Amino acid sequence: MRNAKPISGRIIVKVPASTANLGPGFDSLGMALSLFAWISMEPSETTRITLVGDNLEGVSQDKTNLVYVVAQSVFDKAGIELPELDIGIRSDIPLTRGLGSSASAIVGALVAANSLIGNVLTDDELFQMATALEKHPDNVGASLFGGIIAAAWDGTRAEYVRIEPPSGMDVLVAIPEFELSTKKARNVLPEQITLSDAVFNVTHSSLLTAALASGRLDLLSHAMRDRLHQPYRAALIPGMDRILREATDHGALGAVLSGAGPTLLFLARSEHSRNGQLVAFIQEVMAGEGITVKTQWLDPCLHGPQVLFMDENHPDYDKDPHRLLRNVKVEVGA
Ligand SMILES: Nc1ncnc2c1ncn2[C@@H]1O[C@H](COP(=O)(O)OP(=O)(O)OP(=O)(O)O)[C@@H](O)[C@H]1O
Ligand SMILES: N[C@@H](CCO)C(=O)O
Repeated sequence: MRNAKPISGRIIVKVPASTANLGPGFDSLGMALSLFAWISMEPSETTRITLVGDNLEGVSQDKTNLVYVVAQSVFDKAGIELPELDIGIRSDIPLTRGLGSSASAIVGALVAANSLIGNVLTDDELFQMATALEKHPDNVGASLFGGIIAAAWDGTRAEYVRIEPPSGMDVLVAIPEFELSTKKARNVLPEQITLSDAVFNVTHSSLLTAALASGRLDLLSHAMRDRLHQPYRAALIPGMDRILREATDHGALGAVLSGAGPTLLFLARSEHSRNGQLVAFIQEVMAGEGITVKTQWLDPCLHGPQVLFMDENHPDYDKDPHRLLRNVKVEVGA
C-alpha cells in the first residue's frame, strides 16, 4: 500500500512502437521506432473508452480493454481505487503486425495510470509489470525506455541494458496487409531445437548486441541471422524467405522478421536508404506472392513515453479529449 492519491486532470501519453528480436535476439532484443500511439486518461463518473482513427478495429471498448485492465493493475498495486476512467486511444501502430502494438498499449496504460496517481510506481516497477503482462521484455522494454534494449526475464524478474542506437542507421518496415497474432506465430515454434542451432543464436545475438553498442554497422548482415524462430515462421509469410536472403543485395545492412511478424524490418545506412531499390525489390517479391505491403521508412526512437498533464487551467482542457487525440500532433513533453 502506498500513500497515493488520484490527481484531478487529464493525462495524455505518447508512446513509441517497437520491433522485437532483431533476428537472433528472440525475446531479448528490442528497439523503439518513430511510430506512435497516444492514450488519454482521466478519472470519470462512468467508464468510457473511445477509439480514434483506423488502426484499432476490433479493440474492445468495455472494461475488458487492455488499457483499462492495465490501468487498474497500477491502481491495485498502489493500493488506491479508481475504477471509472475516461480513456481515449489513438494509434498509428497497426495491430497484430509485429510492431509491438500490444506493448505500446501496455506501456502507455501503465505510464498514464501511474501519472494519474502522482508517479508512485518506479520505472523498474512498471518494467516488471509490463514484462509479466506481455510475457517477454523485448517490446515493452523498448517502448518504455526508448532506443535499443537487451533484456532477460527469468519469469520472476527482468533486467535490461539500454543501448543508444548507432547514428546513421535508418529502419524500413514492410507491413503486409494481413494480420498475424503473436499467439499464432509462437504456436509454430518447435518445443526443442538442436544444440548447434542454440549455439548459432547465442553467438549471433551476442555479436549483434556488441555490434549495435559499438556502431559496427558492417557486422549487421552477418549478425542478424537467426535459426530459432524465423525459419519456422517463414511458412506463415509468403515471400519472407527470399526477401530476407536477398535484401542485402538491394542495399539493406540486415533484414529480419519484426517481432512475431508478419512485418519485415530492414536496417540501412541513412545515406543509401531512400534510393528506392530496396523498396522496389520488396514490392516485387510480395506482388509475386499476391500480397500487398505498405513500406514505411522510420527512425529508431530515442525516447520512451512522453507525458502531457492537463489541469483545468490548461488552454485545451475544455476541449473534447478525443478530438484532441484526433488532432495530435499534440506535442507532449520533451
Ligand atoms: N491501443 C490498444 N488498445 C487496446 N488493445 C490493444 C491496443 N493495441 C493492441 N491491443 C491488443 O493487442 C493485440 C495485438 O497483440 P499481438 O501481440 O498479437 O500483436 P502486436 O503487439 O501488434 O505484435 P508483436 O507483439 O508481434 O510486435 C490486439 O489484437 C489488441 O487486442
Ligand atoms: N519476442 C516475441 C515478440 C512478439 O511479441 C516473439 O517473437 O514472439
